[in-house]
Amino acid sequence: MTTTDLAPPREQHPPSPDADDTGEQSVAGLLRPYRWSFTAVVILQVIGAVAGLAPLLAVVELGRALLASGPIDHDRVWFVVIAGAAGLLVRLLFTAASSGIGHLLDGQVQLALRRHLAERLGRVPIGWFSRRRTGELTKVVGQDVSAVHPFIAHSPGELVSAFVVPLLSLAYLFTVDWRLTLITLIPVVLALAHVPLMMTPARLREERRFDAAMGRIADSVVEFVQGISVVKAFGGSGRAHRRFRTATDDFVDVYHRFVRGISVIAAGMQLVLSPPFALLVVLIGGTVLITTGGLPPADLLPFLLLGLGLTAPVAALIAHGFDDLQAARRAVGRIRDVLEVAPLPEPARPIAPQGHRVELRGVRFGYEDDREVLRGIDLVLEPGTVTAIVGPSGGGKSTLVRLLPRFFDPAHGSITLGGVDLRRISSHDLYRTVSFVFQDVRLLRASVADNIMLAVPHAGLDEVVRAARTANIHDRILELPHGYDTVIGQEAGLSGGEAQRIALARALLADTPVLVLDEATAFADPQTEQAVRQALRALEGDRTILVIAHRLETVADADTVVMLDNGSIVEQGRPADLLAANGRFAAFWRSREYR
Ligand SMILES: Nc1ncnc2c1ncn2[C@@H]1O[C@H](COP(=O)(O)OP(=O)(O)OP(=O)(O)O)[C@@H](O)[C@H]1O
Repeated sequence: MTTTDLAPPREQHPPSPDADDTGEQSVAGLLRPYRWSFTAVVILQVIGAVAGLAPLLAVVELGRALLASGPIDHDRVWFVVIAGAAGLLVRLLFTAASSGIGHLLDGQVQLALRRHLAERLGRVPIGWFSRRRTGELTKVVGQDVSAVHPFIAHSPGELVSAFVVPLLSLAYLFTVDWRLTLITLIPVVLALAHVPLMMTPARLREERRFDAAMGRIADSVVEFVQGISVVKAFGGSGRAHRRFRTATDDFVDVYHRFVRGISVIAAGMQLVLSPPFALLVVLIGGTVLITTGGLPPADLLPFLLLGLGLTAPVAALIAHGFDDLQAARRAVGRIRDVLEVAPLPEPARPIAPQGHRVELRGVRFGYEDDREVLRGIDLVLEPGTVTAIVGPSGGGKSTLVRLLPRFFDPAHGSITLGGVDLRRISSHDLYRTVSFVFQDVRLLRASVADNIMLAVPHAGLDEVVRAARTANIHDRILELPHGYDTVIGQEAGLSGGEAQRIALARALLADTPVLVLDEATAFADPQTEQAVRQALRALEGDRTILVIAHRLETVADADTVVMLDNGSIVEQGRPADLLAANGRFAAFWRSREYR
């Protein structure tokens, strides 16, 4: 990431003095403003569901009226028909209103969740991202937020149907005949008896294994696709395929076990909730009661009509509503994990740095608790000097320079800028003072000019051109289809070295008094090398410059060389003096045969 401008990285682990952490924003807290709308959705749904019983009851009453001995009571029949039709209309209106509001609410909730995720991602330490896969975060912000859709838009309807409608039906059926009501309940009771079997620890374990196996397949596919060029070039396709095959074979085993365990229970449940079974139970019970218990035959009608209404919503809820809810619950868990990442603490009372002398005192840092990457760094970067960091790979150079723009905060020790601890400087002041150009350059899908002007949006074109010239990229920009207006990634692609020079131009235009630079080896083309040298010369004056140096010229031009090995400074001084001393740096210099 090359940014003189990106959202300020904030940190989670430093015991920051005077920190003003805004604390976590839970998912429940995010949903609170929508509780009244959600209540309205449920109430409308309940009214709609209750009204929906009217047509069924109307049919029952019609049956009774038409089957009754004697002349037909026309007024009663008309009343029943109109009441049934009115109930149907109310049901349609209220469920439509509930569904409409539910879907609007769903849109608002998803937007709020995505905004909060974006806001939180903008405040977590930049270093936090290096440990996350892009795919993982895309899934949280995209699919996981979408997975709350059934929960907001459909669950109220399904839950109301599954509980309110059967309860009201039962209440009515009890008034008709309590014995047949109990018989009608047999399928529901049998289905509920299956539920504990689905929730045993073994079943839940199988479910977790199933999820994990799915995740492994997804990972192996993503890895395979992302690394396909390397795999093809180096002929490792067999190995890469094998990982995918192993994941799918594992999945087949896990799935078999999962299905074997659940299928008997699920089939039993489906059977007892199926309409034929429910009808059979009511018919057998009804027949027995009519023949021996004195139940009037017309009273069987409500049980046949409403009895099915008891089992169908429960079956629908079990068939997919439950799964949707479970999926939504897991998705909300992942969203919560991201929302709970502690942001870098901002000082409650920021102090402005006085000047731009940088001082590191006893700085210790590790990515993992048990492994220190920096083991007590003492270093002063004086204004007006260039300090070059050199050392073997893995020595901690990148880690050290990333502490200056607060990708992370040190676990121990302190870094001061202009006499003030970085953790007491507002991110606004920090990023007006420190800019950085690292190896993993990311350019935005915007015009070349906009990319260069990110930190200084009101810069004039002449200033942009001057920065681009110093960064040795101006001529290349003019060759692009629309010059400085060319949209990167859409109208033109740039090489790694070119992208780095754009990033350099961005940092030059930002013109901050402190610049941290990683002289990339990955894109070591002559123009980029020249650009870095040119930039360092152009930046002379009062600036404080820290550069990870890979090339002879950069090291030779530096005022101070710092040799970092295994997280410690092993030598430090003027380049010529260190060479003359013939110590660690001189040996390293010779072994690397700096170009
Ligand atoms: N994001 C990270 N998470 C965990 N460990 C990391 C991370 N980044 C670096 N490390 C580890 O920290 C140590 C120092 O890495 P660093 O990149 O700072 O070294 P370096 O001197 O810049 O190396 P190079 O010259 O190869 O870039 C290495 O052991 C590396 O594996």
